[in-house]
Amino acid sequence: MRADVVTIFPAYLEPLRLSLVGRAQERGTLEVRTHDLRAWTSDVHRTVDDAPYGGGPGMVMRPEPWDAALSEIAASDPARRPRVVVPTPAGRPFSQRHAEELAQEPWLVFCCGRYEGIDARVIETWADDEISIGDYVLAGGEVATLVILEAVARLLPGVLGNSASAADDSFSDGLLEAPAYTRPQVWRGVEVPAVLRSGDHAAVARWRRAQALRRTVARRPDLVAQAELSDADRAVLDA
Ligand SMILES: Nc1cc(-c2ccc3cc[nH]c3c2)n[nH]1
Repeated sequence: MRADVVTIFPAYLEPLRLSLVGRAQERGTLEVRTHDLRAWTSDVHRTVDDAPYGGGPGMVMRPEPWDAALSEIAASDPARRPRVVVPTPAGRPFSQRHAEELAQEPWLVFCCGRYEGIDARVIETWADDEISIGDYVLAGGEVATLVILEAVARLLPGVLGNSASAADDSFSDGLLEAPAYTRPQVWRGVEVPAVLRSGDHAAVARWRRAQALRRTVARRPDLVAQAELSDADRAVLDA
C-alpha cells in the first residue's frame, strides 16, 4: 500500500516511522509519502488560508494549493486513482470495519486540514471518504490520519507478527476484548483467574467469550445489538 499525506505540519507524521507502521515501511508493505501543502503555494508568504465567506471565526484553507497538490500526487501514478481520505469531525465514524475496507485499497491519500477546515469545493471535487475518529474536535487532521493509518497498517499482510492476529482484535467479532493477564500469578493479592491457568483451551475460549459479552453489555450495549450471538452467548447474557 502507498499512502500519501498532505499537511502543513509534515513533522506531525514522524511517528509513522516508529514501531509497527515503521516496520511495515521497512518491509515495503507500506510506503508513506508526506507532502508539505505549502510546496503548492505561489505567493511569497506561502499562504494556504483566507477568511471565511459569510464571516465567523478563524480561517478556511484555500482551494488552489489543495487542488494543485492532489492533482500532482494523483498524476504521479496515472495508471491508478488513489482513494482520497479527509479526516473531519463531520465525517463517517471510523470503525474496525472501515479500517478493513481501507486496508484493501492499494493507494490512499490523506488530506490533513487545519484552521476551520478545507474549502468545501475541494472536498466535493476530491474526497472519496470523509472520516471522523470521534465526537470531539482536534486542531487538525494529522492526529486523525495517524490513528487511521495505524489501524489500517496493522491489517496489512505480515505486519502483525505470528503471535498476534487481527482476527483476535476487539471488534473483529463485534464485541469488546476480554481482559488479559500475564505473570505474576498473584499481584497485589489479586490472582489470575484459574481457568486461564488450567490448560483447558476450550474452557479458556468459553471464559473469554463470556467476559467479552459481559463487558460489551456493560460498556457498549450498542455493539451487542449488532453482534451475531449464539445460543450459548444468549445463555451467558441471561444468566
Ligand atoms: N474526529 C475529528 C476530526 C477532527 C478534525 C479534522 C480535521 C480538522 C481541521 C481543523 N480541525 C480539524 C479537526 N476533529 N475530530
